[in-house]
Amino acid sequence: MSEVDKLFASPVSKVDDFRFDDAVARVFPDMIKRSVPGYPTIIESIGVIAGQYAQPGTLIYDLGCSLGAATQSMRRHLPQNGCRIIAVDNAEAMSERCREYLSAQDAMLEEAIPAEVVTADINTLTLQPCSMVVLNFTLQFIPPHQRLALLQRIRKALLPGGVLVLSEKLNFTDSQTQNALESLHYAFKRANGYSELEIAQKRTAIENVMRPDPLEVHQQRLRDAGFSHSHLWFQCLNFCSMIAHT
Ligand SMILES: C[S@@+](CC[C@H](N)C(=O)[O-])C[C@H]1O[C@@H](n2cnc3c(N)ncnc32)[C@H](O)[C@@H]1O
Ligand SMILES: O=C(O)C(=O)C[C@]1(C(=O)O)C=C[C@@H](O)C=C1
Repeated sequence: MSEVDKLFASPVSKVDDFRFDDAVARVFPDMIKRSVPGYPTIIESIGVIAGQYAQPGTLIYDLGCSLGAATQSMRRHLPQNGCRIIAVDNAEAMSERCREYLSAQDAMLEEAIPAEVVTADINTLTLQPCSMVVLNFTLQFIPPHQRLALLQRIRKALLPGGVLVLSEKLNFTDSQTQNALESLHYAFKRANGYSELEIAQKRTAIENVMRPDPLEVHQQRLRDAGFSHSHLWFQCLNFCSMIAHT
């Protein structure tokens, strides 16, 4: 169903800001796998984490679900235990395709837990009580001044024992670390077949819309939002994933 990402392969006089539109939705599985080191491991592990932390009979949110890769992983790993997933994305190009992917999965899994796709802005959506929330490379696209309020609303919706899985690209305050990991990330993209032009144009496209934070900023913000404890469970180059506990 997914095409090869050639979106930045031809030179353009002015690179537009990155948007989750139809062109991106069409190539997204290929794009994210070739751009985010460790993405397949993170996706598979989110299913394992759900197996450990999703409480029977409760709701799970996948916020900024794109095509629902994390939702699909949780459905592969969770038994029929009364859990239900709500996958949310405000980009219609994504949420529409996500519904198609999940219907295809319905046909393949005999006893998949129910999953519903909602087209909505996660900054304004009312969150119901839930035992697990996934923000897999979504918070970095939320304007920085709205991030704490979103995490506070997630924290309030989580039941006792609930967890947030937060995956993000990282910035580093130490310039040596920043330069070393950024340059390895570009080497990762090159190894996955992206040209220097594609890497440069994508970099320009995302610089105004995707603003990564340092790990310490995430950890402090999670504390400020009321999470009692958070820890890294995965890092590959400048990409990581954390679990935050209620
Ligand atoms: C990098 S993608 C997430 C990848 C996806 N979670 C996965 O695991 O494959 C970021 C997604 O967040 C969505 N997004 C960004 N801001 C949003 C908002 N305010 N409300 C809902 N979705 C949002 C985008 O439309 C995009 O699909
Ligand atoms: O940092 C980059 O260069 C990326 O391409 C990363 C990233 C992401 O982390 O979401 C950016 C946009 C696309 O959604 C896929 C990957």
